Amino acid sequence: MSRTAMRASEKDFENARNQLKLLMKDPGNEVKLKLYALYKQATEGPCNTPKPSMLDFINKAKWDAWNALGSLPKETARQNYVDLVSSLSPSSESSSQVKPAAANEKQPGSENIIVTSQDGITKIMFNRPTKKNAITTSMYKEIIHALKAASTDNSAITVFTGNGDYYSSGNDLTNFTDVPPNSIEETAKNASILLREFVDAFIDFPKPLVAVINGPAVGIVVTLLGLFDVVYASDKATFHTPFSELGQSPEGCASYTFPKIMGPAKAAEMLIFGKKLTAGEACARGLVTEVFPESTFQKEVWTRLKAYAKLPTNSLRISKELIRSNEKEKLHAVNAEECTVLQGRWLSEECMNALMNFVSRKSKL
Ligand SMILES: CCCC/C=C/CC(=O)SCCNC(=O)CCNC(=O)[C@H](O)C(C)(C)COP(=O)(O)OP(=O)(O)OC[C@H]1O[C@@H](n2cnc3c(N)ncnc32)[C@H](O)[C@@H]1OP(=O)(O)O
Repeated sequence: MSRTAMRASEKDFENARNQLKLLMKDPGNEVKLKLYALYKQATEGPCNTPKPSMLDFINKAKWDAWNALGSLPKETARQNYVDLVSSLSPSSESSSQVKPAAANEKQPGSENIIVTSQDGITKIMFNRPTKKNAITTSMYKEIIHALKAASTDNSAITVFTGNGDYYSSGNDLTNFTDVPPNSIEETAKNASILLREFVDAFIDFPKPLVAVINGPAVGIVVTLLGLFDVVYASDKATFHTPFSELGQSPEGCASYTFPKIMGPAKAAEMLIFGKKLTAGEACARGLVTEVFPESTFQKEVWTRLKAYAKLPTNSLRISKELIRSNEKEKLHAVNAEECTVLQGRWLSEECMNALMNFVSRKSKL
């Protein structure tokens, strides 16, 4: 996709550098490394300096961060740098300015979520294919940010999809396993707060929300589908919510939306017993709008979405509002309740055992 708008100028870049010096709060090492990498990429282009030795920790971390940007164009790096600095400044938090959708505009902070805008469509793509697009804590935050931006950009519809063979394997289970023993309770509390904010962003999203399910979907990315307006799936997609196996419980408002969509018995089979559905089964249950053969999936779906995105934008919004608004209050209450229950589940022995199993399988213990 080619960038059509919102290109940061040299002046914006210079301003961002100055703004950074005025930051009151240390943004932390992870962000500082991203800023370093984007700055180098924007000013010098792709990393071509020799890799520092393993023992030169700081320079090695900086080199890794820069090198990870690959062949990202200088202009995109400059824009991402400006966006990242702006997201760190307190004044940007309260900004309600309408921002035009920009092609290839990436969310600040990582390449794990790629946001692009073209042809009236803002596309939010899970981009962690080697980990089956599992969602890390920072990715949840980036998605919240991306949804907020998409809600006021000039695109007509917003689409989620995945890069690689998976749509997404759901929550990154190491969000809970890489935690020191004395901060488990705090981690569970923070995760519950984050989850609530994350799901709220979907409940409140004002434009048509479409999922393009390119492969298997697990956990939270399945439950959220009840909050999407249209779901297109490749015939190689599957839908799996193994909450009981994980000692957990449903989220994403599925405890309310799934029984409404497919009836309580079919919902129970998925949400309580973790039955994995094929795309065809999910379509028969009303969770998926339409299934396409894998060979023509991308072409057919994007052609259709581009045509839909040409429809009058305000009309699209207003129709969505009419369909969804009566439910909003209920959905927020369900979300709050699910997050509270889940917080307790994360501290349960059943959940801890399930997470240990995942970790030991990974390390082949
Ligand atoms: C803070 C908000 C919390 C919201 C809570 C949400 C609840 C959920 O979303 S529950 C669902 C959680 N997801 C899972 O249980 C899936 C776990 N993963 C798997 O079962 C398998 O990895 C798979 C069936 C998705 C794929 O199996 P396959 O054999 O094809 O590939 P792998 O070799 O297992 O995976 C490749 C690579 O990716 C890592 N990975 C995959 N999924 C996850 C994940 N969800 N969390 C963390 N890591 C994941 C996997 O460990 C492999 O990594 P390595 O190459 O480093 O071993």
